[in-house]
Amino acid sequence: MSDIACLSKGSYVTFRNELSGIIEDGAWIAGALFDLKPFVSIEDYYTKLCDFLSQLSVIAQVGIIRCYPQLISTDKTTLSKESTDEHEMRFKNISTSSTLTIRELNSQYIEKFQFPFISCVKENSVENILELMHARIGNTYQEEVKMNMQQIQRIAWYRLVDKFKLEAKL
Ligand SMILES: NC(=O)N[C@H]1NC(=O)NC1=O
Repeated sequence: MSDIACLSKGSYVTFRNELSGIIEDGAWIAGALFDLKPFVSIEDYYTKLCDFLSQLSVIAQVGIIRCYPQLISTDKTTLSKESTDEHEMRFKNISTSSTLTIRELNSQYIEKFQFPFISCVKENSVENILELMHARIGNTYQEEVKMNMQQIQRIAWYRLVDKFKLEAKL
């Protein structure tokens, strides 16, 4: 496994392919970040990725948010390799009643915002996720774009850590 500093010295295609899963459907994001080389560490890549994401227009951010699968979706075809692992880790022992409540809250949330509710499942228990869903559904559109983008950044951090086998510190 190459580290980020090595990837940074290699070809565009390898770089984009290796980092395309850090953000869902994120090959274009990795491709854009290639121009911000060199990356000396994962923290360096993460900081530049977060800056890049926060500078995007709201419409582009919403486009990214819509690439994420719903939590405990009945449609498994929407799950990438990364999100499949995350879902399995968090939801393998979930009760039927929590599953049904999360699915019902997902529907209400999507109806209101027209994009999925996102929470970094590596940082949130099922109980937390339920609380967050109840609370966040009352937020405004702008607040939820912001919340989802923050969660996407957290998810990206854990994906980088998993990929490059670091300890999660940030
Ligand atoms: N909807 C949503 O939060 N999806 C995700 N969360 C996470 O940690 N991985 C995902 O794919």
